[in-house]
Amino acid sequence: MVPINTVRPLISCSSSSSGFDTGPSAPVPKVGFVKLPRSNGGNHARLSFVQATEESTVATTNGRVAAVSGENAHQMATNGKAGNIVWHKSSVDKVHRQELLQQKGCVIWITGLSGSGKSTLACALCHALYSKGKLTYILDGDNVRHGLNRDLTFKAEDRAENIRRIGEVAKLFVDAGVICIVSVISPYRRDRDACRALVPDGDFIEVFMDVPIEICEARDPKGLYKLARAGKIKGFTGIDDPYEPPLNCELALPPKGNSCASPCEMAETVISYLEEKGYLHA
Ligand SMILES: Nc1ncnc2c1ncn2[C@@H]1O[C@H](COP(=O)(O)OS(=O)(=O)O)[C@@H](OP(=O)(O)O)[C@H]1O
Ligand SMILES: Nc1ncnc2c1ncn2[C@@H]1O[C@H](COP(=O)(O)OP(=O)(O)O)[C@@H](O)[C@H]1O
Repeated sequence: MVPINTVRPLISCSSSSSGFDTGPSAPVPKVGFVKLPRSNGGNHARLSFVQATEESTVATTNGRVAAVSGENAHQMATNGKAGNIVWHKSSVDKVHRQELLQQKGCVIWITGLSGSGKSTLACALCHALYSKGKLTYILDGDNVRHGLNRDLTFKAEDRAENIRRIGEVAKLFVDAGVICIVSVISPYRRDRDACRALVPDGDFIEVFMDVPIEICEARDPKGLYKLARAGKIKGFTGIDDPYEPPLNCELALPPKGNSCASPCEMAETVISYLEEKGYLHA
């Protein structure tokens, strides 16, 4: 048993069935890392360096899935236009990363109108989880549209592509063992459901900011509702573009009377859910 932070595994990943590389001059037994019991009181995950029992799975696709099983089957099945793509498997996988982080990867998908408090909740949640030693990453609509999605408008098909890309990135974070907090309007149910389908059951936690448009419009921190009402922005969600509220979300956060719970209280509600479902432990 070796602590991962002091002995680095000499691994080169392989897409073939040849197992793992143990370094330049080593004899090349098939070796890998298995079972990661928690170290006593420490933060370091521990790896057991053993003979590999499982080899990489190979499949050619040509648009079809061939002889793949388990999680990889899911990943191969989402392969797009390119054919002959082989899933490249690493000996350090999601289970190892989760053990390292002492948490489980998941997506907290915060949906709601502009001004409903998505970004505020995302930040409060990120902060509260950070205080508990949990690793999160926020994918905020406004921010992602500055880079990855800078080519997209607010037409329905561009919103769908925006959400699809964000869903794919979130899926990578889940595989990394990270708690990925997504704060995007994501107005279409179908697009949100498609993102839900990308990750294992239970790992997509949809949080609905159930705030009436009157409250959002009264807040209007960016002045966008005012511009939309004046006809200076066309296709603004909730004004002249649709928003489809979730039908079966994990959490809905409505206002109590005329006021909303504080961002910290909302964050605690989400954290209680994560705790109850076991996401804050490996
Ligand atoms: N036409 C239109 N409709 C809605 N929102 C608009 C529009 N134009 C610009 N904005 C600003 O873009 C932010 C929403 O981006 P998203 O990527 O979350 O939108 S979407 O999920 O693709 O619908 C949104 O940010 P939030 O206010 O944080 O929701 C707005 O500031
Ligand atoms: N729980 C809350 N109670 C009161 N005001 C809030 C709350 N959450 C957010 N706000 C305020 O509402 C405005 C919009 O919040 P924001 O997080 O930017 O919404 P969104 O990301 O959905 O557009 C901001 O001015 C913010 O300070």
